[in-house]
Amino acid sequence: MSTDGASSSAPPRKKRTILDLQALKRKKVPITVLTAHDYPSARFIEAAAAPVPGADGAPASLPRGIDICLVGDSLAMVACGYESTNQLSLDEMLYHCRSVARGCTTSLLLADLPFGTYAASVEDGVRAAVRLVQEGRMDAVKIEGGQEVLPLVRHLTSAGIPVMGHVGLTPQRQASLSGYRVQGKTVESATQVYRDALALQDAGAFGVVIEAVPSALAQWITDRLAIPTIGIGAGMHTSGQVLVQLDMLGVDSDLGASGKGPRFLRKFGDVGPHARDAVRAYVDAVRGGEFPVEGQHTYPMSDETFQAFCHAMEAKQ
Ligand SMILES: Nc1nc(=O)c2c([nH]1)NC[C@@H]1CN(c3ccc(C(=O)N[C@@H](CCC(=O)O)C(=O)O)cc3)CN21
Ligand SMILES: CC(C)C(=O)C(=O)O
Ligand SMILES: [Mg+2]
Repeated sequence: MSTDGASSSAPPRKKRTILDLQALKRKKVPITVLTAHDYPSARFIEAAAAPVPGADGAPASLPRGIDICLVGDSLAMVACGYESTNQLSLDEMLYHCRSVARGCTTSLLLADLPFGTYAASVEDGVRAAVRLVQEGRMDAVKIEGGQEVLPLVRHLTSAGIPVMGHVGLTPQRQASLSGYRVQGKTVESATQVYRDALALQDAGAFGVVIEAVPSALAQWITDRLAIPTIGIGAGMHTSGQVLVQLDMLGVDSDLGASGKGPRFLRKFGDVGPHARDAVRAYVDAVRGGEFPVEGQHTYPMSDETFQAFCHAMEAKQ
């Protein structure tokens, strides 16, 4: 088995750069962002960068697959079962980052700075970001917030750590925002979202996630920013889109009893029901004596060797 994350014959694929993202925005080619939280989910992303046999796929001039692989702090909820993203520690985040980095080599690797790692001081934020790069093997970090995170964004960008902003619905502030609520619905709130995005650009951010705002606002902001905007629940006129991988696979990990999730979610797969069916089928097969099957799932031993083994055991008794 190859361990380099690609099949042994294929040449290594070129890693996506910030320059590539800027070119995509300029050409109005939507930027694709998807989360990963472990090795298999990273490998699913890496697989999307491979040419599709038999299909001509994307034009050769365009990079294939997922442009940015986000190790989002939503993994706290979807992969760890925490109540909110705010319970995730930096050490836990680092563990997930390292697993993702082993599986995904073509996409730009981006990680959320976890809640509480940058609130007390700029120094704390810089230290946390450096750990995500050095120990977590990330290329860039994402930071939720506006005005209040600008000093940190300036520090990191001048230190050579690329920063993606995150405005609109910022889940780390869900308590202050009284829940996961759409932002930018009033003149004041819309103005705030725009000012935050613009200020992040001025502070050096290479892009900004805009979450759960009316699409007209997201488009208005996208048209006025030079850097790419990545929307989630922000309509089709942002420079790109992001979803949580387990959501779009249809795993329903933290979506509650209804399993429906936020309005902006589209399920591109039905993995949850398939996985649950498979577990039940396994139970039935074991209980019903249908698994494992002799000769198919078993290792052979010659009769001669087995007889010799039995004699050896008898001799010892
Ligand atoms: N599985 C998962 N997917 C996510 O996208 C996600 C998480 N978890 N956890 C962290 C945050 C929380 N997010 C959320 C969670 C809920 C809504 C939601 O229910 N929104 C309502 C709008 C409520 C309103 O303002 O009226 C909706 O109906 O879409 C939105 C974003 C996005 N992030
Ligand atoms: C949904 C994206 C933008 C995110 O921040 C996360 O997955 O944590
Ligand atoms: Mg996040």
